[in-house]
Parts: sequence; C-alpha cells; structure tokens
Amino acid sequence: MGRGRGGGRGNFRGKGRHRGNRDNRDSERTTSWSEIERKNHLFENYYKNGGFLDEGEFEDMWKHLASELPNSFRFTGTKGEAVAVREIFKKRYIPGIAAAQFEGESVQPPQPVQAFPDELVWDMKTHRKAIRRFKPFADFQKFLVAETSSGNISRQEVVSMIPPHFLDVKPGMVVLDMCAAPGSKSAQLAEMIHGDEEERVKKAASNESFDATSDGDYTDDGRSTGLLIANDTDYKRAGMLVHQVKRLNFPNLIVTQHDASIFPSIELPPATGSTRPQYLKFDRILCDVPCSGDGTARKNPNVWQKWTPRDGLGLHNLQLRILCRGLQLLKKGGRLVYSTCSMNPVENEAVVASAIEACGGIKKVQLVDCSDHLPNLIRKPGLNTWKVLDTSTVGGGDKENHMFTSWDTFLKTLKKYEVEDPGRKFSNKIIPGVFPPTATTDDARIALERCLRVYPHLQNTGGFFIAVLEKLDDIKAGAPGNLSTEDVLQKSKNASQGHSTPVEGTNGSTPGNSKRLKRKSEELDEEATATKRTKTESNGTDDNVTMTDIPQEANSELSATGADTDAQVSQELNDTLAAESKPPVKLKPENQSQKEYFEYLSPTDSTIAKILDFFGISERFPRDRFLVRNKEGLLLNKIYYTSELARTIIEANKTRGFRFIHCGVVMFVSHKVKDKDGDNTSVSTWRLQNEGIKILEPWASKRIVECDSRDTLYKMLIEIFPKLPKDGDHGLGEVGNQLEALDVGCCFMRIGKREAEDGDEGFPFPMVLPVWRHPGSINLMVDKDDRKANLLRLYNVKDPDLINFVLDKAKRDAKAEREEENDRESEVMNTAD
Ligand SMILES: C[S@@+](CC[C@H](N)C(=O)[O-])C[C@H]1O[C@@H](n2cnc3c(N)ncnc32)[C@H](O)[C@@H]1O
Repeated sequence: MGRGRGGGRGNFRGKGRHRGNRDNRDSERTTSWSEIERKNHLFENYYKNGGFLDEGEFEDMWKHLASELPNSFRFTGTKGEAVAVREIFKKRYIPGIAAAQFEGESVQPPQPVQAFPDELVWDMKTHRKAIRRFKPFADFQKFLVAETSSGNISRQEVVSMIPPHFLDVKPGMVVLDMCAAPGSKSAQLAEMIHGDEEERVKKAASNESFDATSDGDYTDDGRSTGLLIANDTDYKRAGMLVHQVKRLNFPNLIVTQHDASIFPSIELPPATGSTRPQYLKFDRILCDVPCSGDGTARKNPNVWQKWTPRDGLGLHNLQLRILCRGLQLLKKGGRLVYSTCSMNPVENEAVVASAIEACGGIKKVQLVDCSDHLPNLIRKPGLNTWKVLDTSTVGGGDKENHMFTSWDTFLKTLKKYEVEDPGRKFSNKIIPGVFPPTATTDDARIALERCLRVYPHLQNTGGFFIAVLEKLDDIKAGAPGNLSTEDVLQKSKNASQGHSTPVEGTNGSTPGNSKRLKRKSEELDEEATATKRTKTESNGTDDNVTMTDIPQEANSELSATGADTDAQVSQELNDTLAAESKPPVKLKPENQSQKEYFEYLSPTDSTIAKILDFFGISERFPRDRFLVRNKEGLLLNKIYYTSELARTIIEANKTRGFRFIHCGVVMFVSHKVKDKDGDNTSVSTWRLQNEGIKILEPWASKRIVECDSRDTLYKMLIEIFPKLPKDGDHGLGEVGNQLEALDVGCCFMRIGKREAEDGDEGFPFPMVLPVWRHPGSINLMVDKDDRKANLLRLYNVKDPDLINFVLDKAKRDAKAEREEENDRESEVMNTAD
C-alpha cells in the first residue's frame, strides 16, 4: 500500500455552530494562544465537583489541562516501511538533539509513547524556544515535514490514535468510519485492513504458498478483500478527508458524504437464486462523533473562553442517533468503538447507556472489557454515576449554576421554580437519557466501568473517551427521536393520563412511571423489510429528521452542510431510526449536490487489454476493476483501479442517490509523446502512476528494470531528465544499460531492500517507481516533493537543487527567442528613425 499523509485532529471536534463560530472568533483573535488565560470557572467547577477524580488528582489533571500539549507523531504505512523510517529518524536525529543544551540543561529529545507497541508513536515535550534555536531540531523538523508530506509520518494527537487500536481490525474486514474527517483515524484503519498485503501478493503472484488463513482473508490472490468506507457529513471536511486518504493509495476505500445518523443502507446484489437485495453490514465501525471537545483544551483556546455545559447537552442527541445508526449497521458479533475528545459524561457514558437501552439492552449490545488491551495505556474506568450541570437564567441575565444527580432531582427543581421563580429557564436539552442509568439488577446493568477515560495527567495527553461495544444479537428497535425536555414532560403527562405514547430511548424514569422507559419496539430488520421499502415512493417529508426535530446545535451543523437535503433523501434507508408511522422514502439521485462519476470499464476493453499486454500483466490480474471518472465512461486522462467489493458497492448503489465522493487509485495516466518518427504529431499512450504501481508490479513480466546502486538512484532523483544518449557513456549505470535495450515508454523500476554494509547504506525498504524511457533521456516519474523526501531520507540531502536540463533548455530557447525578437524590433525602430 502507499502511504497516508497524517491528518491529525484539527482544533475542533465537529463543525457547524461550534466550528464555524470558533473559526471566526479565531480569525478575530488578536491575543496569541500562549497569552490566553487558561481559566474558566464553570468548566473548572464541573470537573472539580462533578465526581470525576479525587481532589489531589483533580489538581494534577487541571494543571496538565492548562499546559501546552506535547507534539506527537506516528510512523505510518506497512510495518516494514514504518520501522525503517523510524530507524533513520532514531539514528540520524536523536543523538544530535540529545546532545544539545538549553538554558543550561540537556534538551529532551522525542520519546516513544509507551502506550503503543513497536515504538511507532512518539512525542516531543521540548520547549518551543529550544526547537527554534537548535540546528539538530531544525534538521529534524525538515525531516518531519518531508516525511509527513510523503505520508510516512502522521502528525496526530496521541489520544486520537487510541480508538482504532481497540477496533481489532483484520485485513478482510469491512469497516465504516462514520465521522471520518480530516481522516487520521481512517488512515490507521486503512493500514489495518491492508495488513501485510504486499508480501502476500508477491508470494501469490510468484506461486509461492502463503498463509491465507490467519489474521484476515487473502483469498483474492493475496490481496485484502476488506473495505473501508470513510464518511463525513460536512462537504468541506469531506474534501479534506479525500485529500488525506488519496495519499494512502488504497483501492479498498470509498469516501461518502452523508449524515451518519441516517447513513443509508448499502445495497448488495441479490444472492444467487434470489431476487431480494441484500444489505451490507459492517464487521467494524468507528463512531468518532462530533463533540464539545473539552478534552482538547490544551491546544484549543476556545474551550477556555467559551466552555458551557450546554455544548455537551446540545450534542447528546445527535451523538446518540449516530451511535444507534452505527449499531444498526453493525454485523451480529461485530465491534463498534464510540469515542469523543470530551470528558463530559453527558456526551460519553450517557450516550453509550442510552444507545444500549434503545437497542434492547445488554443482551443485544454489550460493553467489551478491554482491560488487557494496550496494557501500557494508562486509563480510568468509565463512570456509573455523574452529575449534570446546567445554568439557569431569568430573562437572559441572573445566571445560576445547578448540578443535578438524576432526572427526578431535575424535575423537583423545575417544580420548585414553577412556584418560586417562574421566569427561570433551564436548557431544553435535559432529558432522562443524559443522567446515569438507574437499572441495578445484574441482568440489566450496563457495565459502564468498561468504558475508558483518558485524562490529561495520566500520560501527558489531551482528554479522551472510548467505549468498545459488541453487538450480540439483531436489533429490533431503533434510536430515540429528538426529544426535548418539553417532549419528555408532555409524553409522560400523556402516559399518566392514560394515553399510550411512551417516552423513547431514555434511560431515566418519568414521573408517575417508574418503569424503564421503553422504546417502541418494531421488527425493523433491514433484510426483512428491504423489498417493501424499495417499492415505497417518497412522500417528501421526514418525520424522523426534519430540521425542527434536530437539536438546535446539530441543526445548524447540518444546515451548514446541506445535510437537511440528505435527511430528506435518505429516509427510505433511515429505516430503523425512530421509525414511527410514515412510510419510508427512496434516496433521490437528483438531490445530489456534487455528482462524482465512477464508470467501470468493460473487462474486455481494448485499451486496457493493450496496456496490460504492454507491461506483460498476468492473466490472473483482474480486468473488471478499472474505472474512469467521467459521465460518459470515456478513457480520457486517468484510469483508476478499485478492489472487488468497492466495485460491487459502487455499481449497486451509484444510481440510488448515494453520495460517493472518492474511490479508486490512479493506475494509468494518459501520456502525450512524439510519434516514432520524431515528428511533432502527438500520440497518446498510457503510463504507470506512482499511486497504483505497487498493486500492479507483482503481476508484471515486461518493462521491468532493476536498480541496485545508490549512485544511479541519486542521479535519477537529482536530475529530472538525465540523458540517455544513443552512443557513449550515459552515466546511469545498470539502469541506463537496461533502459537502452527498451523501446520508448513507461517501465517499472524495482529497488530491492539492502542492508547497509561496507560504507554503503543500502536501501531501507523495497521500492518500485515508474520511469519513462524517452528517445534520448529518461525520467523518474515522481513529483518534486517526493524526490526531495527521498533525497533527504536516503541520502540526507537537505536542500537539493533539482536539475532540469530539458526545462532549462526550453527556458534558454525561449529567452534567446525573446532576445532575438527584441533585437529585430529595435532594428525596425532604428530603421524608422
Ligand atoms: C471529531 S471529528 C472526527 C475526527 C476524525 N475521526 C479523525 O480522526 O480525523 C467529528 C467529525 O464529525 C463530522 N460530523 C458532524 N456531524 C456529523 C454527522 N451528522 N454525520 C457525519 N459526520 C458528522 C464533522 O464534520 C467532523 O469532521
């Protein structure tokens, strides 16, 4: 697989109201981040008195939260490559940094983060001033930038790396990342699905045996049969996500843009002998939901300036609906990780407990005990009791803080103020579900202590919450609707007056109704209702997710991204969400705002046949996975390749209104060359592309050259078009000799891994690069940034002057022509005089 440029969690969790406003405030802010006062009384008061940590530990936690966050990064890609780049970093940069002194003390070099295996995650606690001042740091910084841009390093927050580790992804698995932008966790998941695929494919292609049983499904000639669907509702952020994941060169990946709480079901072709469509269920789901982000206070000044308990209360409902939709889409026996970078239980344990209850309790969905997983990760157990903070106001002023321990105490307070101070207003988002669950019997108790809380002081990170859920059985009920305090009160009033509407999906009790609040239970199994649903036409309304239904905060998030349209068009597939009375509707393709095209080529396409023949690609390499990205399905500039399951999904769903926004790795690019006789007529042929070359190379038998000399590769990296004259020495060593014997066109250049010995530093991992053989020169077809990254990584060359004879010659010619023209003009002028 190629590499993923690491995204890292941005400053903001989520988007919409929070993100938009905070961005604006940021651009208006004149004080620097280091000058911002890290104080917020309400914020501090809640975490001090809310029953999270004992007093001493709270002080430690708070001190960390107010201090700067260490920078952290992760070596990415296949294990072999990641370890090789890590070794270069350790040998070349650590000793220099460790020897430096700052203000009379040794500078602390980057350290491996013990929570993660194989020393692949590092953090750097060095003071910024020291970083700026010292050359070893400046050198390291250049390496970091270059490797980040070529995708070998991901600069990602330590806590953000945790959730994928708990998903236990195996190579053949089908995984959904529901809220994926900017994509740093998607990159981790893609690496896991990929596994050590390259090794196995090589063995399969050369008919060597490999273990196809352990650790994943490699039945597709060694290739991973798994798939990652990375989704985000926000159009701009989905664009960032595409940018990130493109670098992974991963054909088993689809990016979609949907509201995760109503993520459409994915249709699959009917099974043999049946006409009924099947629906895709996922082995693993990551639910890294939008949240208030108060665990990011170490890098996000807005938390200190703007924190209010209403952020969490306002997001609870959206988080719950996303989690419930995730659980519906999960296979029986599958695993889901729910995570936030908030420490607020309203967004964490309360969401998890409500979701489990809405899905039918612990017999259907259980929290997984992960105490033996990542044993070096210091964590605290999830909470079983907590308090809910709110501020009440009268007429917009006169704020008062309240901490409620249960729905009942909240109701009592409401009643008290109805009499004493009727103008006093509380958040309308306080519902029974934001409080701790009340079930005490063993067969109903949700083991919330199995959740993981990572606080800043435990290992000097941000704050984070993780819950690992396993689906034990099919879920027959869906997520609760969007309830406000008033709805709950009204419904319980109705219930006590003998009306039948129960309160849904809440985990507290209602006044006059001490029984657990039960979600209306309907048989909503997708497969069972599929046929019925596809026959139902849109009625243009959506009782589940109308804009008035969505919490105010979530509402503005959704409307900012056009997700309201999404809500309407997806109702057919929003089958199990608060499914009440109205008939489901179909996705409407015409409502898609940005249409992307994915047109698969015929497996017998003559151009594909010609290209594959040119490179001697084995008949075993699949011919039916090539696509183009234009409506007409024409072979214009690029030909992409995808995995089989990606193709099946795109083909079965592209006319259903699904918003697919990215899929496929560029395999071939149209290349204009002068024809054989050297006249100026351009003919188009196809060249290999760096992105897809590794997928194809094991199956090639023609147009392969081997490079084993560091000097030759150096020359090819430093010179963009090194000469390959017909006669005389070309200076391109073994590569030049092999290319001399080939016709004009593209080739695979293989570079084997070679350990350093006798002063030769070797090659740290195997590589394969595309090279174009011109009539009198050659061209390594990698872009400038990758050239520079390779020169730095392999040769420690920091600021190379790349030589471009061809371009220079063209510039010289143009300049000479301009000068000639000027001369002629001045001659004319002189004559006129
Ligand atoms: C915490 S961020 C995700 C970070 C991401 N998992 C990563 O590691 O890079 C939450 C994301 O949820 C997205 N989001 C907000 N509401 C959503 C919704 N209803 N459906 C899907 N995504 C949503 C936001 O646009 C944001 O990108």
